[in-house]
Formats: sequence, C-alpha cells, structure tokens
Amino acid sequence: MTTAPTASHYIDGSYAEDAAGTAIDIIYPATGEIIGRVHSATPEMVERALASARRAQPEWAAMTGMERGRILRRAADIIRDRNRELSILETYDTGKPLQETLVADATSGADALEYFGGLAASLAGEYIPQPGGDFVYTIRQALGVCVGIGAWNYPTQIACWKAAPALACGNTMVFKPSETTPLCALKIAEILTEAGAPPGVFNVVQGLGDVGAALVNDPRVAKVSLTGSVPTGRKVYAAAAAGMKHVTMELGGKSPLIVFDDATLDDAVSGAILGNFYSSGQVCSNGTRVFVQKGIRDAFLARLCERLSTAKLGDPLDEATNFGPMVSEAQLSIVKRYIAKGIEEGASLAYGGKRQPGPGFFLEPTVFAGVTDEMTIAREEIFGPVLSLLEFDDEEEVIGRANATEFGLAGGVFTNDLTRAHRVVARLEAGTCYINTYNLAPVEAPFGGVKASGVGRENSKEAIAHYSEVKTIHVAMNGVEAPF
Ligand SMILES: NC(=O)c1ccc[n+]([C@@H]2O[C@H](COP(=O)([O-])OP(=O)(O)OC[C@H]3O[C@@H](n4cnc5c(N)ncnc54)[C@H](O)[C@@H]3O)[C@@H](O)[C@H]2O)c1
Ligand SMILES: CCCCC=O
Repeated sequence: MTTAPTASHYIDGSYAEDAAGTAIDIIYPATGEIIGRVHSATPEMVERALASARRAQPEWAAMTGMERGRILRRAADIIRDRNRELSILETYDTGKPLQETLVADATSGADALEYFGGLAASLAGEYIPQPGGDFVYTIRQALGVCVGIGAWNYPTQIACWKAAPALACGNTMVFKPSETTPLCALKIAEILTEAGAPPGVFNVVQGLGDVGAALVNDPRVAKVSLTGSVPTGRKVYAAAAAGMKHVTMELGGKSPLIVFDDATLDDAVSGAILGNFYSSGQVCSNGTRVFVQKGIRDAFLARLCERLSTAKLGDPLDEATNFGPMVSEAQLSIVKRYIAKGIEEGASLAYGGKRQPGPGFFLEPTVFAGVTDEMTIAREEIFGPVLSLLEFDDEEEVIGRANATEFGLAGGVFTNDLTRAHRVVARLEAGTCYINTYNLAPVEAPFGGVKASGVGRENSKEAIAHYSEVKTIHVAMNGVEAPF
C-alpha cells in the first residue's frame, strides 16, 4: 500500500498542490523514516479552500436533512468497507498499533458519520403557541463555514467527529490536520466526495499554526472547532472571540482516576492501563493521576507492573503488537523531560522510563509511585505513557485533591460501593466521568471538558447545538395593535 498522499490539500472536491508552501515531512514513528511529504498551504490555497467552502454552503444547507444524511451514511459505509486500509494509514500517520487502529479510529469516524447522518433528517424547530392563536416557531439553521483544527493523536477520528455534525447541520468545513499527521483527513475528504458530497463541502488544507490562525481569523468563518492543547486553545479562543465566532474547544487534561480499597483489583488495573497506556498514553482524557487508597496501594502497584511486563512493544503493523511508539521525536523528548523531572523531584520510578534502543520513537510504559500533588508530573499534562500513582486515605480528601487542577476533561472511580461511586463522580469537576471503566467515547454520548479543558461538547445530540443556531419567528394571526 502506498502511503504518500496524492497531493497536499483537498479543495473543491479534488486534490490540490502548491509546491511553493513550506515542505512538511511525513515521518513513520515506528522507524523514523520519511514516508511522504506535504506542503503547507500558501495564502492562495487557504483562500481557495475558504472560497470553495463559502460557495458550497448555501446549496448544501438547502438540501434536505434526509439528502445530506444519506451522503454521510454512505461515507460511513465506505469507511467501514475500507477499514483495514484506513487503519494501516492511521498507523503510518501516528504509529499506533494496527491492533488498536483496526477497532478505534476509522470505525469511530464511521460511527460519527452514521450517527449524525441519521440525525440530519430530524433537525427541526419548535412550535410555541401564543394567546389568541398567535404563535412562534423556531427553525434550526446552519452556522455557515466552519473550521476544524486537529491534534495528532486521532487524525481520522478528529476529522470525522468535527465534519459529521457540522455537515449534518448544513455547514461546510475547512479542516486543518495536525502537521504531524497529515494523511488521514485527506482520505476522509476523498471518501465524502465519493459518497456524493458536493465540491467544497469538506476541504482539507495542511500547515502549522500559522495556517490554522489564518483560517480562524477569516471573516467568512462562523465557527472554529479545535482539538489541541490548552495553550493553543487559549490563542484560538481569543482569535475567535475577536470575530464573535462560535467555538468548540477540545483541549488537554490531567484527569484523576480514583481507586478505592474495595475495588475489584484487576478491573481497576485494567482501567489504569486503558487510561494511561492505550495509544502509548497519547489520549486527552487519560487518567494520569491514579489515586489509590492506602490499603490496596502495594497490591495495585505490584499487579500493574506485572501486567505491564506483558505489553508487546514492537512493529505496529504486526497485529500482535499492543504498544507502539510515540508520535514523534519531539513528543518523545517532551515526555523524557517529564520523566527526568519526576526522578529529580523525588518520585520513585516503579516501571519503565527508558527509550527503546533502535529506530523509531519507542518509550517504555512508565509508572511513578510515591508521587505527591505538588510534583510537576502530577500537575502538567505529559501526553505520553507515564502514570503517576498517588496515595489517599479517604473520600473527602481524594475529591479535593482530584479537583485541585486547572483541567477538567475526565475522571474515573473504581469501587464496588455504587452509592459512593455516584456520590464521587457527582463532585468531580470533569466533563466526562467513568465508574468502573475508563476512556470510552461512543458517539451517542457527549464528550468534552470543563474548566481549562474545553468549551462545548462533541458527539451525541449535544453537538448539534454547537453547529447550528436557532431562529425565532413570531407570527400574528389577529392584526397588530399599536399605542398610537
Ligand atoms: N479534548 C480532546 O478531545 C482532545 C483530543 C485529542 C488531543 N487533545 C489535546 O491535544 C494536545 C496534543 O495535540 P497537539 O500537540 O497537536 O496540540 P497543539 O495544541 O500543539 O496543536 C493542535 C492543532 O492546533 C494547530 N495550531 C497551533 N497553533 C495554532 C494557532 N495559533 N491557531 C490555530 N491553530 C493552531 C496545530 O497546527 C494543530 O493542528 C494535548 O494537549 C491533548 O490533550 C485533546
Ligand atoms: C477516548 C477518546 C478521546 C480522544 C482524545 O484524545
């Protein structure tokens, strides 16, 4: 299979190139090899993409929801038919093991297109009766041109989670993938065209932050949906505010995972593994602060390390591999700096911590024990396979410590006392909570953060409100009275 893209951008229903843009190498994280190259969008490419999206929008919005939905659902079917090919591409883009990408990426994208394709026909307003037979009705209208900006950890999923609700509501989109993972969104654009989306409905332009900023600042853009870090979120949110644009901000986290001493030990360890080492720890909602109640701390740590020793690091394209490389040398260096900081500040390295010899950006799954709330590794998002284990005595204490962060993306509780579980999650300052499980994100459920972790929600019926607005129409049936 060839991984090099046909061209850098996808505009107005076909691939587009402008070699004048700065070259961006596409690097396969498992080997460090350059497997392709794209060019950052020049101002001319940005202009073409926005003009195309603007031109296409009224006609796309004028189609019925049934018609738009049918196209989205057809795209979902094509994605499912090509799941293996798309999963391999996701693995080349990100380095995530094929074992994972086969079930978590294109499939999640297809779910979003299917779900919002199904909802499209039912997007309607309300009828509100008024005295004397007058009435008010509301209609739900598209916002216009939306911009999607992606992070590198889930390139297919992020493109689809943004495109599906946006397009279902009658918007068009210009999407900028992360410069680290430029491949997958192009395929989604190609598939949407094949499924019948008119030219300009979904466009992809490549580039770094400057291209993202050019899109966000353009007056034709009505809404910006960013998946990225909190510092980028602050910049993009501020730029969008200047233009009074709608935003969805899916940002970073430092989520707590609380394990009470009555939890089923192996389930709690599974939750900690899913919440720290899936996608080599590069998941926004990860429960990287694992608070374990003192009574089971030693047993938990022993079992966790025992199970980590069975992780299979290696060639991500080998379906037996279940732990892949970091996405890039740069991200690996960031994580290694955090590991050094953890050791320097007195945490005890209980497992891993080393880069794997040989090519590629492989880092062992890493566990720190004896972590305290003040340590850097307990406060900052690391975005790599590093779990911090903290101890606690009681419920009240752990809730206070869990919430003592600027982030609020997710949180989890493992306990067999369900009353306690519900009591605790009700008080966690987090947009998404888990009881006796971790890191699920089905399309039917809202996903997103509170506090610095974000604004708005992706997925579920909630996302519709973030990609449309309501128009109110007052109708008089009995003439009009005026004071003079
Ligand atoms: N909450 C979520 O759903 C979610 C999901 C995945 C990743 N993330 C977060 O993403 C981060 C990792 O991804 P990353 O390193 O790619 O994030 P990042 O913030 O560095 O970049 C995100 C995107 O923003 C673009 N960008 C950078 N500066 C910009 C600017 N000034 N204007 C417009 N666009 C700009 C980048 O080119 C990239 O496409 C982590 O913090 C992670 O938690 C959040
Ligand atoms: C659980 C899926 C979350 C996607 C963000 O990284």
